[in-house]
Formats: sequence, C-alpha cells, structure tokens
Amino acid sequence: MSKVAIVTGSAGGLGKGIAERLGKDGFSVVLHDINEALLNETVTELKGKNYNVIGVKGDVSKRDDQFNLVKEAVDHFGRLDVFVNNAGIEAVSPFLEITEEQLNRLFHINVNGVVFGTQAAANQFIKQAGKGKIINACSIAGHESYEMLGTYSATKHAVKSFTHSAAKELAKHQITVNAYCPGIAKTKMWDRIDEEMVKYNDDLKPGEAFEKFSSAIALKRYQTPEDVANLVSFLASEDSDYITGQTILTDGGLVFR
Ligand SMILES: NC(=O)C1=CN([C@@H]2O[C@H](COP(=O)(O)OP(=O)(O)OC[C@H]3O[C@@H](n4cnc5c(N)ncnc54)[C@H](O)[C@@H]3O)[C@@H](O)[C@H]2O)C=CC1
Ligand SMILES: CC(=O)C(C)=O
Repeated sequence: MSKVAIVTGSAGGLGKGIAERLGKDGFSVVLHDINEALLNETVTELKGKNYNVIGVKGDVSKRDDQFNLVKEAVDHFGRLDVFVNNAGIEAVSPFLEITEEQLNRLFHINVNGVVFGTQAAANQFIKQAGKGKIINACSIAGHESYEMLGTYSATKHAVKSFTHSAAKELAKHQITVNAYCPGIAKTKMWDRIDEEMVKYNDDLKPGEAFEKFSSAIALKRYQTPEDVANLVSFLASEDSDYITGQTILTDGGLVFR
C-alpha cells in the first residue's frame, strides 16, 4: 500500500508543486483547496499524469473542515502518513493601517489553520498507533519581520512557535512536526503582494517590488515551486525521521540564521 499525504491549498502555487512532487515520490495525494474550480482542474491535470490523487474542497480556518479532510483521506486511501499545512494568505499594509479585519483573516487562515490541521492529522496518526509527519508552511517572514507585511510576518512567527510546541508534545507518539520556510517564489501570492506594494508607493512600478526583494537573493534567481517541493519531499521521507521541531529556510540565500 502506498503512503498517503494531504496537502492543503494545493490547487495552485507552491502547494500544487508539492502535491505533484509527493505524487512523483510514490504517495497517494489528497489535494485540498477553498477554490473548488481550480482544485478540480488541478486534480484532473495530475490524474492525467497518472498520479493517484483525489480532491477535497475545504477551508483550513474551519476546524470541522480539517477533520473532514482527514476523514475523506482515510475513507478513500485507508490511512494517513503526511499532512502538509501549506495553505496561507498575505496582506500588505503600513503598520498604522492594519485593521481588525486583516488581523482576524490572516490569523484565522495562517495560524488557526495550521493548528486545526495539526490536530486533525495527529489524532489520525495516534489512532494508527503513532508515527506520522506534519509539515507546515512558514516563510522567511517567520524568521525576519518585513515592513508592509507586519500581519503576515506575525502569523508566520506564530507558525514557527506552534511547530516547536507541537513537535515537543507529539514526539512521544513518534510524530514529527517541521516547517519549510520559502523565500521569494513567483506565485499568485507574490503577484498580489507586488500589486499592493505599488499602490502604497508612487515610485514603484508593477514588478519592481518583486524585483527588489529578489535582487537580494545570493543565488541570484527567484524560487520555483520545485525548489520548495525538494525540501518538503525530504521532510516527508524517512530520511528526515530524526528531525523534528525545525523551521528550515529554503530561500536561495536571503535570510541567514
Ligand atoms: N510565494 C512565496 O514567495 C512564499 C509563500 N509562502 C507560503 O507558502 C504557502 C503557499 O503560498 P503560495 O503558493 O505562494 O500562495 P498562493 O496564493 O499562490 O496559493 C495558495 C493556495 O491556497 C488556497 N487557499 C487560500 N485560502 C485557503 C483556505 N482558507 N483554505 C484552503 N485553501 C486556501 C488558495 O486558493 C490557493 O490555491 C503559504 O502558506 C505562503 O504563506 C512562504 C514564503 C514565500
Ligand atoms: C510572501 C512571503 O512569504 C514573504 C514576502 O516572505
């Protein structure tokens, strides 16, 4: 029986790249997203490449949706081995303009989502007599706090903290909890960040915020979903069995810790 992985927010962007890589690694993969139309498209695309995948629509910020996601995975594939808390959203604004709505929206999805996903996956791993891997999307913004991305950076610092505490508590079940911390990847998320940064700075033209951030990368190229998937593939494999509670940077040399 092949191993089973769930990847949240995998209809597009980094999540899609991770789902495809885990499929290539031999996992049966449950794709999950709030965007049902895009999710269906991606599931069809990956099935066309002969990966063993299904799609489940849901919202990571809703605890019931996360438990339902794990149930659907187990009903369909019989077990669960890896849960990737990938879904996340951004917000761009000066600190003095951060609103209650922005704080609630980002924390609900980026932080509550990771907590609920971890709880749902860990419950299943414990039912299966332990062992399992939880892998969270953190960011360079979980190590460094960025101007105009204050709320987003705070949520990623919270992801780092929950990665540490969950790793400590779940280790007795042989469950590992780690996080990948990407740098600057050209997904829809960065298209939106770039667009918003232009609105707040008359000197910036479209594309320039992305270029400015990217130009500081030591390896001199922006990140692809495959770069991120390489690290997640390792964290999902037995080669990472002795690693837990780590938030690992994959950023081409941008933030040095
Ligand atoms: N793109 C980048 O440069 C970086 C991204 N990250 C993190 O990587 C993760 C993926 O980012 P990207 O692929 O760039 O974003 P993206 O915006 O391109 O894709 C995110 C996916 O998550 C889905 N999603 C959004 N809210 C959801 C919800 N409530 N429930 C379920 N699905 C939902 C979206 O529909 C979309 O398909 C995020 O957690 C992000 O914070 C971290 C560092 C850098
Ligand atoms: C999008 C992101 O994670 C950044 C700017 O670090």
